[in-house]
Amino acid sequence: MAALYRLTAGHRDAVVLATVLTLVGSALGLAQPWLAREVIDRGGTGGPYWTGLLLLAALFLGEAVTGAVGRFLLERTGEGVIRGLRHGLVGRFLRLEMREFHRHRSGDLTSRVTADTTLLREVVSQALVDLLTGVLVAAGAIALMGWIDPLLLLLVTLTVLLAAGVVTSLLRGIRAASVQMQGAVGAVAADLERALGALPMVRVHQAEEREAARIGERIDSAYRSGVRTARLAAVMSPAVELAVQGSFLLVLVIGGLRVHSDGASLGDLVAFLLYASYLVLPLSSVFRAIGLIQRGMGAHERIQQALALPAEPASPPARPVPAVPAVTARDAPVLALRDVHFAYRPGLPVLRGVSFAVPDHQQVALVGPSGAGKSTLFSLVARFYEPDEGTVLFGGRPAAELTLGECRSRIAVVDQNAHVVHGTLRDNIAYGAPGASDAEIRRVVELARLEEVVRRLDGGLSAVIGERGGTLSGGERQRVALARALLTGPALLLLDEPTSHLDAVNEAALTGVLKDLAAECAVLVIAHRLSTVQHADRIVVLEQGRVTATGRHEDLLLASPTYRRLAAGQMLRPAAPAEGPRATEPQDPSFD
Ligand SMILES: Nc1ncnc2c1ncn2[C@@H]1O[C@H](COP(=O)(O)OP(=O)(O)OP(=O)(O)O)[C@@H](O)[C@H]1O
Repeated sequence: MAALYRLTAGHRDAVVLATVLTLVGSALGLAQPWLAREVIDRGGTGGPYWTGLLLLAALFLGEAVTGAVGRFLLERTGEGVIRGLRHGLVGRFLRLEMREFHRHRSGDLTSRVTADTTLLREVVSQALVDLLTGVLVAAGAIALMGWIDPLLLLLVTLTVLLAAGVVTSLLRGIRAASVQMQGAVGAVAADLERALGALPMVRVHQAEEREAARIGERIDSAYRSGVRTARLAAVMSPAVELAVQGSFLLVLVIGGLRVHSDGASLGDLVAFLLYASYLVLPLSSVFRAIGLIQRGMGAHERIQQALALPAEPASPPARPVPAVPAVTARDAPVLALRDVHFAYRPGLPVLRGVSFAVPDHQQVALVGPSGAGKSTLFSLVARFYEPDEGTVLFGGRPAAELTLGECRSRIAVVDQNAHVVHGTLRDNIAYGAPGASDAEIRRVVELARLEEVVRRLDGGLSAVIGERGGTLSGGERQRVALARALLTGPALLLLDEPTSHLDAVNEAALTGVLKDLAAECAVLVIAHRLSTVQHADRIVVLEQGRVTATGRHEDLLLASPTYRRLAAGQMLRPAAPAEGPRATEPQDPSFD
């Protein structure tokens, strides 16, 4: 109940107004049997009853109108509460700390915004209405019944208490089953996303059956929890109905006997019976609402858990910043790392004291064996994570002194995934700068050697690119991501070169782009191609989280055995021959 109350924060005016309207409506409803009794008793004694009848009609109409408005207000409140929760969840998920993001499955998070809030909406808009109106009407009916006949009321109360006992004993089970069901629904969403996200892999490995069985298990688990909830709810409903019908019968029999033997008023009995019937609906709706609330609380728990997940602060708490030698802004490199240490998990260091700098408008290539920590370095520069020790400096200023926004507006990232979202080519390019002019877009299209792609696509820049960029080749997607990065005018571009072989056209395009980039910004590139390292102003060799050598290609060939090994072909590969795409290595974008 307290949770339900907290949920309505910000909507209390509407709730109060709706409650008042419901109260008025209920009062109008409760007055009807009273008036009916008057009409019957007057009619019985031959008195005038037409005014009473007209009043009865007016009460009926009044109840209908106030009831409708009150219900609408409560339903709107329900929608408003859910809208607030959804905004909160979406805002939280998009700002989740990276560690937290990797810990959760996105399908499960999605289901909290969709399935869980939908269930909770029913609770707020339906259960809240039912509970409020039910309690008020039932309380009024009970009070009036007590006034008419306390003995009969006692009998009714006893049977209702019995039903209440049964209901309470079932509530905990219903809640637990509901938490389980919502969890299973979340798992269905997560597993389905896993399978659809890698559909080409699933198909090639003929794993459709296996994936379907895996998701099927989750569906069955949701089914079992749903059936368990239904079973408990099924026990609950007849218990309530029996109690209500039983009390009705008791009133009818005992009241009827008393009309016969003690000469009690027939009007009293009719009014009492009407009140008893007024008790039936609200009481069963109160019990139903309580059951629904228990189910909704399962969803509520999952939503609250999600809302409490740690998110990135807009400006991280100030950490003690190690003294940094003063550098004038003009001399300061775009990016510098000073003795950076980092571990994803305590005790398993990934970076162990990395230091190097990327001067303005220079290209620095990062090379090293797989697992050396190159991508991790990118994540630290993008401030997805904060270093455990050491400092990242942007333009000579420690990152900890800057907000995340300030740091990120200086950089652009093109990673291996080269994310492309569903939408037009223009939307994809202008993703980081939605207000960019046509001229600016044309400039980066040229820079990223995308003119040919724009010409080829039906509709040019307005062509719709399928989900995950399905209609573009891997190399083309990489260049779309490059154009997007360049459009934001970064001081530093972080580029993770494709590890897979590009066809000759894409390979040449990438080399060309890299040459032109020097005029645009500084570049830190995770290099996988010999041509990139040959043209780099400086190469940093990273091994097991440490920088083991830095210099130019020719120097490192002499000075660094690791680099020699990398350059000898184990890690760095020569450019594709210029004569055309390789026949033996078809480029299927869906396999990247
Ligand atoms: N999110 C993560 N959580 C825990 N460990 C991680 C995470 N990401 C990477 N690692 C680990 O950190 C180490 C460095 O990984 P990283 O991806 O930075 O290497 P890399 O040099 O980029 O490798 P590659 O060239 O193969 O991409 C690896 O041992 C990896 O298993």
